[in-house]
Amino acid sequence: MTFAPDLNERLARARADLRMGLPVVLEGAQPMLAFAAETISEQRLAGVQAMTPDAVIAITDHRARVLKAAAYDGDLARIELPPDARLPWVLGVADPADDLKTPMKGPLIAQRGGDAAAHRAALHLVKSARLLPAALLCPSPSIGFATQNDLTRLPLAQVIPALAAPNVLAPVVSARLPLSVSEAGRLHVFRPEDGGEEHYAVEIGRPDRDKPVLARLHSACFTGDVLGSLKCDCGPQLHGALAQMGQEGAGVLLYLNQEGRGIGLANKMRAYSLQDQGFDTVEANHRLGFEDDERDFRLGADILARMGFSKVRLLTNNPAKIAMMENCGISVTERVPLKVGQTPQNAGYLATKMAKSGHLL
Ligand SMILES: Nc1nc2c(ncn2[C@@H]2O[C@H](COP(=O)(O)OP(=O)(O)OP(=O)(O)O)[C@@H](O)[C@H]2O)c(=O)[nH]1
Ligand SMILES: [Zn+2]
Repeated sequence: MTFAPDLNERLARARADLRMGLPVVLEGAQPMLAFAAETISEQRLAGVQAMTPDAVIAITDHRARVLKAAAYDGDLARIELPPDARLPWVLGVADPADDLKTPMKGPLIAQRGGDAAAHRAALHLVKSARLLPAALLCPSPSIGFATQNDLTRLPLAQVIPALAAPNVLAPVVSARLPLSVSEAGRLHVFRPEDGGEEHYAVEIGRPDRDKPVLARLHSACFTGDVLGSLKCDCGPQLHGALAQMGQEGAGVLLYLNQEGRGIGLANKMRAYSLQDQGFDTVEANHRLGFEDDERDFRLGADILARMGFSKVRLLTNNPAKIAMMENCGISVTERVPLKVGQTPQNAGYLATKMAKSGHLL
């Protein structure tokens, strides 16, 4: 029996380290230190520059396009860190907040050739820590550096496959929860093995497992669900779906903690700030360096299967959700449209959903 952390446990530690500004060590042919660009401190940045002239910032192809840097590696670009660069320069590469106000002093020099595997793994890691997708990397100065500095070590080749693997969920507890839409409510809590956020299922009534169940896969939206934001339709969709389940006497609503289509609340607020500069939802995500949608719907299919459901009548306007459910072995026998909560403030958001994300209305 070993008490040492396994790969998933190391990844959970790595996410916490990166959020605090600590580097992790990616162990490949050449061990590399990787920091999140968003959280590295002035002192540690100076330490990197004193140690090596070979530091780079890895950014995604989406962010590279905005900064007019060449993404020679296809999905990412490795930008050389100038020797005199200070923290605001690093943050300016990572964060689009001031792109329009202070266009970058370029040109940014992108590295070509060589191996980008550590850079790619670092980007996957910072994204999974819900940080801006930008990482500062440099070669680790010596063998034993990780141990001497008490840093989390990760086997490079296994990082991306482990992050891409389906997240194993375990049911933790379920209890009766009478709701205004139905007194026969029950809340189930599921905990992922990777140390990430828990997800919930609200079961209304006692749906027959042999028949298609009225189901909604709802992604967390703190601003819409809790605060009543007018910028999206999430709150009315959440309450509309529960109300319909209450009326029919049966249903299941999954509340997936994938805030901001999987980019986290801080990044969603960065996107909102860009939207106030005139960019739409998708453009804002790209300027930040994210894909349009970073959610993993396998979670939803897994929870449904664990609860004994294999067929759903899915409340959604998003055809991608239907395709994803079918791919994960949940049969969608009917799409139940969910058209609620239009406001003058979210008209643009809904129009972008239809034009760019294929939403039906
Ligand atoms: N990144 C980003 N996320 C947003 C924005 N507005 C809302 N969201 C998030 O988008 C998600 C909305 O998810 P859903 O309600 O499942 O919406 P959907 O994929 O459009 O599909 P249906 O509602 O089922 O039709 C939530 O996680 C919100 O936090 C935005 O402008 N940018
Ligand atoms: Zn919302």
